[in-house]
Amino acid sequence: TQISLKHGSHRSGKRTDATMQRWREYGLGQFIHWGIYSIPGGGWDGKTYGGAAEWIRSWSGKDAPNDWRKTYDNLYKQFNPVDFNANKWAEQAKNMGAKYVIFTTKHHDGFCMWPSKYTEYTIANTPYKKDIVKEVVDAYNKVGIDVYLYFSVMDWSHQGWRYDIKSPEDSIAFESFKKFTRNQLLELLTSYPSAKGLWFDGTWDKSWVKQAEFADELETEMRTLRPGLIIGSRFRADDFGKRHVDSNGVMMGDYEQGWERNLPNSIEDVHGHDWDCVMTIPDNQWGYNSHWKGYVKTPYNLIEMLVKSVSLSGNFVINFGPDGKGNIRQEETSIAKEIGDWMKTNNEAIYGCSHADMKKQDWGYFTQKGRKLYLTVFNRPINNCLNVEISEKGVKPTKAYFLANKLPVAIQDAGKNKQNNNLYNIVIPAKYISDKPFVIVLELEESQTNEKAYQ
Ligand SMILES: C[C@@H]1N[C@@H](c2cn(-c3ccccc3)nn2)[C@H](O)[C@@H]1O
Repeated sequence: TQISLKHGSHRSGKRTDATMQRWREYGLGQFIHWGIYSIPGGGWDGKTYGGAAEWIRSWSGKDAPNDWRKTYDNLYKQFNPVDFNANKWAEQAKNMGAKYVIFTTKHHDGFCMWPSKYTEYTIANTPYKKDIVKEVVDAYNKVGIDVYLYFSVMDWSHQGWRYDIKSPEDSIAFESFKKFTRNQLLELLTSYPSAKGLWFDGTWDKSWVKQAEFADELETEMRTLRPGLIIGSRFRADDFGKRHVDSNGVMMGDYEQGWERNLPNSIEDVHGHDWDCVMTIPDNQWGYNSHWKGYVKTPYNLIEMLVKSVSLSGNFVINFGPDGKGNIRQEETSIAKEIGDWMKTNNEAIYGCSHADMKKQDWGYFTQKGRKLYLTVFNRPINNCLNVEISEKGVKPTKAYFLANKLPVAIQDAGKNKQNNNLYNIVIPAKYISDKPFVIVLELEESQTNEKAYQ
């Protein structure tokens, strides 16, 4: 039975408008975490902070430098990224094949990368002075990449921020915080009208979770101000504090935002929702960290996650963390280049593609667009046969070829299995050598024969 909700989800099922369809077809995105946390880059005075670099303001205890909080809160006075060139970033993202970018306008520390009228803690009061959000929006739009604005509701710099509302004082303080938050969001939408959506973060604390009505009305106000605006499942909680999906299990917002540094494993995990996965290159660093500890993902780790995401009807967003001077680090630059080279050859298997109702095979992933199946091979079988099992009656493959050079590939009929599904081997020529994942296109036709005739 349905629970009656005033502030639950206001729509079930996928959005069907053209703006959301464009979002659905992106495939690959870029996240950029850039702020004054990029200046310390994960350490200070020769000491290193153990957490995520963009959380370094919360560094405390004996490991933290003396007066760390005061030092951090004054860092903006030295923020002068002389090497910053938004056009260079946009060019690199274009070459990587990103179709959208999510940019941190304000992270949890509350520092605003745009000259907000509602606080002094902004880029306007740094030696740099200029509106970085505008520079990024203009540069990325100029190369045809859509811009989404990351905004952290949690704001450690604001006097009115509370983790929970436990007293009348908390309520009064939080009311001022809510007004401030609404003002900043309307300011962002008004100042950067080409932004296609907002990527909310910092919305898990009880204080915000208790604001079901306020957040619901604010979301409606933003959508009215900017028709088509895309807002994910993280922005608000329902009447009973449920987040991402409401108390009736219906997703809040336009797409699932829960896939942070994590991927669904099957189409069932996706629950028919639009979704994107946001992924760090090192284990768990979003802002610039001068020394990445632990494993750093290779371009092909990331390409496999990208293809897996699209094979499960999602988008994959790779995070970049420029340093305090505005440089994108060498490791990220070479990853962007390698991914871009792969995308130049294989992006037809990504853009506008989605899940194919095919049995998952060990050799890699299916993506589909219309009657074309794209088989991206990560694990080439020793026998060079890509198993394909088609359960959809009356459908058969008629053509197979390498996406890269259109050279034909043989299709062997491998009979039927016990489930009466049709089996095929797509045979990779033994002489074909590739040290990189490759794509085979399989064209499907409704077969003339009527399957029923054989039953
Ligand atoms: C998109 C990413 N979300 C931010 C984050 C993640 N978390 C977090 C907090 C507690 C548990 C797990 C994750 N807190 N903030 C990260 O700082 C980055 O901005």
